[in-house]
Amino acid sequence: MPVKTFDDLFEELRAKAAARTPGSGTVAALDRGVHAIGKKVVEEAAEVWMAAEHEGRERTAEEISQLLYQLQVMMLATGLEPEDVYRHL
Ligand SMILES: N=c1c2ncn([C@@H]3O[C@H](COP(=O)(O)OP(=O)(O)OP(=O)(O)O)[C@@H](O)[C@H]3O)c2ncn1[C@@H]1O[C@H](COP(=O)(O)O)[C@@H](O)[C@H]1O
Repeated sequence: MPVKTFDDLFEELRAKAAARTPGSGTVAALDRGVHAIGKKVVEEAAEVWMAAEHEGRERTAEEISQLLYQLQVMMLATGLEPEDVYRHL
């Protein structure tokens, strides 16, 4: 199975948000709004930190993937495209 990249995931989430796909956690998160999404971003960031200190490489990779997901939800909630972010890298 090919790996999903950051851009692949963003396109998947954008499409689900536009279609308001039933059962999508992303649609539900967007409906909860920026405040709730922000809390998830902070929670996942803390889990990355804890995993990196105490839980090893694989758990750290998993937590980083969840943080990237939450950041993408925040991008969708605020109308940001990947290019808007990349131009600051
Ligand atoms: N990569 C992710 C992803 N990473 C994290 N999460 C969500 O982020 C939450 C946080 O993970 P935790 O393990 O901390 O969750 P938890 O504390 O057990 O659960 P919560 O009570 O916090 O929800 C999870 O509940 C997931 O809902 C993700 N949800 C979806 N995706 C991908 O996004 C795509 C679209 O998903 P849907 O919109 O749900 O169809 C799919 O390809 C998914 O693989």
